[in-house]
Amino acid sequence: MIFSTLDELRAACRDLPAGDEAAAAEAIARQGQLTKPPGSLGRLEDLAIWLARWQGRAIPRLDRIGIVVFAGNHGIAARGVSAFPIEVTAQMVANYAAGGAAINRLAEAAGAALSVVSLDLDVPTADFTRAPAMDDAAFLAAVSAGYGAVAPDLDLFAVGEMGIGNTTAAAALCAALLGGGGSRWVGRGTGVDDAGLVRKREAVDAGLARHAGRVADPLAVAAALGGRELGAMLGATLAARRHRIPMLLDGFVATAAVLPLARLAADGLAHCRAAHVSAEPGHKAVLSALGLTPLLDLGMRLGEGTGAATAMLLARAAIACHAGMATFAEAGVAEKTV
Ligand SMILES: O=C(O)c1ccc[n+]([C@@H]2O[C@H](COP(=O)([O-])O)[C@@H](O)[C@H]2O)c1
Ligand SMILES: Cc1cc2nc[nH]c2cc1C
Repeated sequence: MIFSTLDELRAACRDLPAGDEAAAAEAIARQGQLTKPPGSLGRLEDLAIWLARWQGRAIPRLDRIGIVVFAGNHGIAARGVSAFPIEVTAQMVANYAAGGAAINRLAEAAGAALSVVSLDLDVPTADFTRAPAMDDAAFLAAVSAGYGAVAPDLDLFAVGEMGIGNTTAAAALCAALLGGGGSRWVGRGTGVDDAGLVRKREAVDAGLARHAGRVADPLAVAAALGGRELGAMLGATLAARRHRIPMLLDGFVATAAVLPLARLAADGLAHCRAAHVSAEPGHKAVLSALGLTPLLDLGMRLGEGTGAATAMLLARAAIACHAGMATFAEAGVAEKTV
């Protein structure tokens, strides 16, 4: 889908299908019949039921898992807010193509097909302390690219990102949409030193001051403070919902990117589970604001979809049990008596 106006995108964000409650109810019933004390597989049970709800299958399958990594460059990087130079974005895209990045290995381990979409890497967004990062047209092009990158028949999906400077953009988005200044939302990202951390906080605060007039509109905020890869992740998350594909959210940047969807529709992220909580401190805060409990807490802070890919292994564990275990009746095991 190509979005040509913010209003068109806003309408799509509010026109969302519900999950399949009949399939979820059947999955819940099946969980109760499997040879284990009820609830004893903990959140693996919830994962199986959630997959059933969004796939519309009482016994979900994981035959087609997709991960799309979006890459974008940021004008704000020129303010010394990252530990790495902006060239690393394109260099890492080449590394993805060559198969040498963490996400290549983790996607393979998860049995997921990986694709990478570069978004105008030669044209960084504007420095948001001076101008909107993107005009509406550039933002909508990124959202539309993300929407179009999602295969409609996936069983499970995740997005990842690569973009030097994007933890500053993500912090600015969180600050604008959830409140608190730069100090609440900035962290060390790729590993900036204390002076870098101060520059990040100042950049976020300057961006908030410059674009204060837009905070009432989550999409205008995403255009002014976000980035192309964040816009694309928003579009892809919206597409997944409209195709009813369950989705795992990755780290701080990926979660910040979908805040506008949560702001526009109360249940906008109902098809999502938080794969992990990143070591970037803002991630914990944004997950808590969204009421999401992460599946994993491994101290990861890489981005590029790696947390989501790792949690896909848990989805496989959940379905291995849900689809493959015997019921009490099948195994001739006596059920709970009291
Ligand atoms: O998503 C996260 O939790 C996360 C936390 C720290 C760093 N990153 C990755 O690091 C890059 C951004 O870091 P920085 O310091 O350049 O803003 C970008 O490519 C992200 O994928 C990602
Ligand atoms: C090397 C490197 C790899 C990354 N992957 C995601 N963000 C990244 C940032 C850097 C610097």
